[in-house]
Amino acid sequence: MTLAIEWAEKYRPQTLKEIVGNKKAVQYLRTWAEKWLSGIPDRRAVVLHGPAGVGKTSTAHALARDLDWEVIELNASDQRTAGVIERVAGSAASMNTFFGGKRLIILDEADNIHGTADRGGMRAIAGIIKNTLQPIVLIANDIYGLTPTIRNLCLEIKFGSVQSRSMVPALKKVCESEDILCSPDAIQQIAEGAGGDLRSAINDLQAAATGRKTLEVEDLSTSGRDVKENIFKAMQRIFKSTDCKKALEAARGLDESPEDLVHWIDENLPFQYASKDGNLEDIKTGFGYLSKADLYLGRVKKRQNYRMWRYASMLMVCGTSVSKTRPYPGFIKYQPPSLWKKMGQIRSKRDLRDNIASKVGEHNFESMRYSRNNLLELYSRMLKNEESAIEITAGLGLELEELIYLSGSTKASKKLQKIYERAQELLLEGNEESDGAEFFRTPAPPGNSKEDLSVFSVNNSVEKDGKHSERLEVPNSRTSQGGQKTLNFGFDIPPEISPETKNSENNTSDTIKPGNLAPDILAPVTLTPDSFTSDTLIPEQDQAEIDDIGIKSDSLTSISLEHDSLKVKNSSSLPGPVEKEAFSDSEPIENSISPELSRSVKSVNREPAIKKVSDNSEKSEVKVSETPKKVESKTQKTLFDF
Ligand SMILES: Nc1ncnc2c1ncn2[C@@H]1O[C@H](COP(=O)(O)OP(=O)(O)OP(=O)(O)O)[C@@H](O)[C@H]1O
Repeated sequence: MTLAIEWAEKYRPQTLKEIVGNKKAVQYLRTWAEKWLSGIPDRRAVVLHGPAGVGKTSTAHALARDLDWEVIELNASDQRTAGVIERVAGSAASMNTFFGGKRLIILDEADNIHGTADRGGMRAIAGIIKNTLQPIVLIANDIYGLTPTIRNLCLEIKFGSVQSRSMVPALKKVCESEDILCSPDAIQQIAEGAGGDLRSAINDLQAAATGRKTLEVEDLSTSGRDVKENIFKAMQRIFKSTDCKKALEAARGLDESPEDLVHWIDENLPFQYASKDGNLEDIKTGFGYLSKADLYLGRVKKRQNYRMWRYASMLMVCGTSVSKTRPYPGFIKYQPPSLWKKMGQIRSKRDLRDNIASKVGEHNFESMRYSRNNLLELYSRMLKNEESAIEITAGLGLELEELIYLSGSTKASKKLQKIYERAQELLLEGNEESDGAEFFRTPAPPGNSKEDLSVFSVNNSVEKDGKHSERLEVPNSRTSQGGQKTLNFGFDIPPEISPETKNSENNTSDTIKPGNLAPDILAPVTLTPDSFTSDTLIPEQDQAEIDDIGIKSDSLTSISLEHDSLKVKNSSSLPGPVEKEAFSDSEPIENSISPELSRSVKSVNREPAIKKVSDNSEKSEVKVSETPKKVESKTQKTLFDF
């Protein structure tokens, strides 16, 4: 295994020219980098995002080599708390190099800085990007793993899977360098089997070629990796065929867990089985099986008993396959689960909300949680007054999208844009006044936090131009003792907490008040167990679990009773043991088939989710809009393991 890593490292591209595929993405990156040679570009950082093993990290390093830049890299193995990021990347970003050249700061696996401990990490990155004097490249598999603020600050460059025809010459080169005679078919097979991941292809080649001087297709059958099924092909097999065995094989070859697959089937079943005469029977039957599969999935999660996956898989795959009473010809464009997109959006909103809460919390010496539960609404109300809104936006350093969110608006109205622009001007003035001193984030000495609140002046009713106004004045708030920046919104800050606030303090709910906050999309679903009648497929040890679920044990074989094309008749064709460890990292996700599942029968938004500005051949693009995205972390090992 050590050896397998070596070839991928040994043949890591050294220059941008050597990068295979993703030519457009590489070009965008180069253009951005060249802007640094003549000043500071609008976007001081880029984020390279896309699947694993397609050359994102290699491209960043090759760029630095091509331009003769120094490299400072922080990768996932480094501890990446706010302090470390500020110390390492922050100082590298704020200083010029000795000989005046540039220094490329690479933050690998930037989407993996998450959790409470690292929440400050994301903020630190955003702060560094805003002020950096050096180019920064973030690398991420999941662009949604970054906070909206960071995404706004970065130029997004998407890397797509490397096409197999582009991989072939690269693999041939490796063979030549290693003096291995590899047949074209074998190379082709390796390239196709890698699923767009060039690193995997090189690893596969090395695994197959170890101890050989020649390599043929036959040599790959034992040493090569399992050829991964494409989800779209698998969906076709599941929906179009009536042969359960084939459908199961297709599902097995997928790099998707049953938990993901059930969402794919759920999303597409109503479209695939839609009939012109309005007959919904097949759809109903299909969803019946999905709901039973979902019970097993729920049990897996609850008990961590991954053996149950095999039953869930059989129910969802075979059940869907046999629930059609007639063929459904014609092309259907299978869509990724819309639930993932919704969850992605909700997560972005939560991140946005938490970012704002952190900023508010910082100014009030309160925790993010406290400020989220108790202060956001107050700030949201204060935004109603235009003058205070400007002060708040500047004082907290709110981004436009944060201002929109906090004001409860859904879009950037002219008024909000004006507020934001004036806040930026205020900030600039503040920076000039303080002679370059940092306007925000000046740490207050411990102990004086609460006292500082007393500098808020009470000026609730100011007569301005004969007009009553709630304009607030901030006399010397920025230079208050200890460097703490305070906001003066013209409100009295009573020394004691108001009864309202007290109440809300007790409120443990995470719900926040300002307007359009994230809806709760996952509601529990109650499923009624059906009757099943045989237990031929179920090993004894699973019997208790199944009984416990409330489904009679023969649920699985009921499929075969309904349709004679089900060829899985005995336990030998059942999945083998599943490696539980492979799933231990998975992010908690609601297992139950949500109300969306049944609702999706009625309607699903079929709008194309991605606007591409891109080279189709290599799927690279500069990202402009949202992509449906599942929320699960990339660390989830998603085996459809049998
Ligand atoms: N486009 C490519 N061109 C040339 N080599 C590549 C390419 N993609 C991957 N490789 C090979 O795979 C190895 C790993 O690539 P790299 O680390 O750049 O991928 P990555 O996209 O950053 O993956 P991850 O997201 O897992 O970090 C490289 O050392 C190189 O040998």
